[in-house]
Amino acid sequence: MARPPLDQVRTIGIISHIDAGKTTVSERILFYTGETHKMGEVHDGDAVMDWMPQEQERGITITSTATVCTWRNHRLNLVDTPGHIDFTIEVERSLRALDGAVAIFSAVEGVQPQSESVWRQADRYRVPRICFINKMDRVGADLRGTLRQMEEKLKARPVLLQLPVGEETGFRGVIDLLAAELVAFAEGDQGRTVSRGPVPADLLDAAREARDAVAEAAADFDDAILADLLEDKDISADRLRGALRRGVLACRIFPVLLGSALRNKGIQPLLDAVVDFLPSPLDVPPAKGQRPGSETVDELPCDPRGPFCALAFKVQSEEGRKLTYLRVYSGTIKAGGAVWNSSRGCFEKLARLFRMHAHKREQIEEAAAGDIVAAAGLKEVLTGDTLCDPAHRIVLEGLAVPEPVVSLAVEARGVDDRDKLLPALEKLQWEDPTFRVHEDEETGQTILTGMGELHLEVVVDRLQREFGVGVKTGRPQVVYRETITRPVERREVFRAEHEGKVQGGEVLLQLSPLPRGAGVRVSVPDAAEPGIGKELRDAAADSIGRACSAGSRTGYPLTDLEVRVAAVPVEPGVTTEAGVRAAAGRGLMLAARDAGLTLLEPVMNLEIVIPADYAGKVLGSVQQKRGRIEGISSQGDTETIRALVPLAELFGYMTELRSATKGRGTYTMEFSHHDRAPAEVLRRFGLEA
Ligand SMILES: Nc1nc2c(ncn2[C@@H]2O[C@H](COP(=O)(O)OP(=O)(O)OP(=O)(O)O)[C@@H](O)[C@H]2O)c(=O)[nH]1
Repeated sequence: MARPPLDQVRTIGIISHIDAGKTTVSERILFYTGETHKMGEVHDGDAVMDWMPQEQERGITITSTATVCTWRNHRLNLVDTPGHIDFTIEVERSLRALDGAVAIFSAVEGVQPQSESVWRQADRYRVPRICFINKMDRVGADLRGTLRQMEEKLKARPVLLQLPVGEETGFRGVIDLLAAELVAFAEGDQGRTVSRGPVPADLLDAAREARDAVAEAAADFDDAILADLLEDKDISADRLRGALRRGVLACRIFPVLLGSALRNKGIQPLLDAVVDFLPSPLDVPPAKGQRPGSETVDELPCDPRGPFCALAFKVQSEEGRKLTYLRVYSGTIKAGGAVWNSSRGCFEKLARLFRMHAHKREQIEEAAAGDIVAAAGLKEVLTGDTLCDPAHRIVLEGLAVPEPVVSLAVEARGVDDRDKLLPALEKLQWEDPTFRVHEDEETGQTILTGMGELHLEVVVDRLQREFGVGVKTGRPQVVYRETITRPVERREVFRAEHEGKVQGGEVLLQLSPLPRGAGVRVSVPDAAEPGIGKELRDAAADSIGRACSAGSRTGYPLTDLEVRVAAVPVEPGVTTEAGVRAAAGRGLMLAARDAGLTLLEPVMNLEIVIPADYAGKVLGSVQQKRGRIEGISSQGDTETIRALVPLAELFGYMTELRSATKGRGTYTMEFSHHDRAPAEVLRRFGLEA
């Protein structure tokens, strides 16, 4: 397929709560656009987008896969994103690469906790969205309730573009309010045939009223429409679409479409809406980046003739090599071309370029601004890196990577496994910046850290399946943080004799506590010591940064403190960079111990949805877990409990909740903040309680 003009490109993702139907919708999109010839069903475990074996078994989407398809002469780059909070970085990096999104809600469950948090992420990146209310065929489908929840929970303004025809299992089609037509989907040919006809007489009034509401929303973005409305004039569908599109691009309104992906209803109008309302690469603000070593922020308009610049939004390991998904923001690059990796500071080669289909790839000769492509041949690249023209070096704004909160010790099963373990873990880290590996200095164990139990479970599963590495695992543990509770000052002198010569360094450190969530701030004032070079200052700051990551006493990283290097006295002939490093690192460790060292534990935002009968029991158990109830709301016979609960109390909670509610309760959790760890944890680490 020749490259379409940029205004005919849509790069979109599908976001939703787990099980709302994202995979089923994606499958139908690929089918109706002619990308696949067989419809996959999630419940058969053969969906095309969910290609990883464990995804097929679990029936959930773990990694995002980019695929391309065509609708009404527009190229749709479709990026599948996961719905589980443990894979939030996948959502984050996908949103970073996207121009627009389709948010799917289940008409039965409405706006679920996960949809809320993904919605907020999309708000943060200002991603224009249209909404698809799926599962309209299910008993209990509640369109009005879902719309109300969008307003209340998401603080969004939905604009309903369709009315349902038939209810629940009788759901047959929709009224297209803009065109004022009935849209029906054939039962016989997997919904391929869509027919349009007049609105049935019994729905005429409702359709007219609903169309007026659409026109009123459009009028907010078009004064001429407003004037015509006041004069009661008819407004064409095209004019309404144009005005609504402006509202969508400004993230002020969210058109809502209806359907049942499983029953093959509503997908083609959804594709029309993607083309009609979601932005092309020309409609979104230019990418922003910084020139290395300068504070200036450059803007890169989407222009194939501009300097080359792309974001590596996903690095995937494939048979031991890297396959890198790129969003090209500016310029054009040919396969075989060299680029500058400005995040790593090295040249890289884009040996081969591919346009990715769900499970086949098409080799292409070049990639240009607005494209989503995959590249082979990059060696140093990691997720989130910027690749650019060496003559126009720039670093794009990075991804917000959350700190890991759970750790798991792993040990190779056999001798063979031992040799393969670390290389396999390294490859898994290319893909996932929220997954980290380190060695416990005391026990020599390999420790994995990540965003939740399921996150690490999937990593261990992949180690075994994809890399053939058998491992034994310990129990998941909370990743604590060290922090200080009072200010302290410490002078640290380091001396060592090397080949008969005394060398060393000296620093004066001032530590003070910072508020929760502030992180570590290291300052080395210029005036610390007149005449000390940049090298010594950088050495001190770098060494303090490392010492904070290593922790002072428990091995957990230090956080929420300010470290001021008040002086770096220089003794000519003695002071060396290595000496200053040693003094700063050791000084920091010892100073923190004198500063009322304590531990913080991660506290999670927990949202539990249960049948009302079980509310008392579940509330009681949350309180026993040192949980703080933040709110309870009920809808029908379902209760939603929101609480703040320390992560340490939540291991295995899935099993507990299921057995307490006869399998009917569900929950999601997300990191909220760090708080003081309880006395018994402090005592366990030999700290003052
Ligand atoms: N009745 C009905 N069931 C549906 C519909 N769409 C999807 N389902 C079913 O709902 C379940 C979840 O669908 P998925 O497509 O896997 O949902 P998902 O959002 O991709 O889930 P994750 O990949 O786990 O995030 C599957 O069993 C589907 O068959 C629908 O329109 N109606």
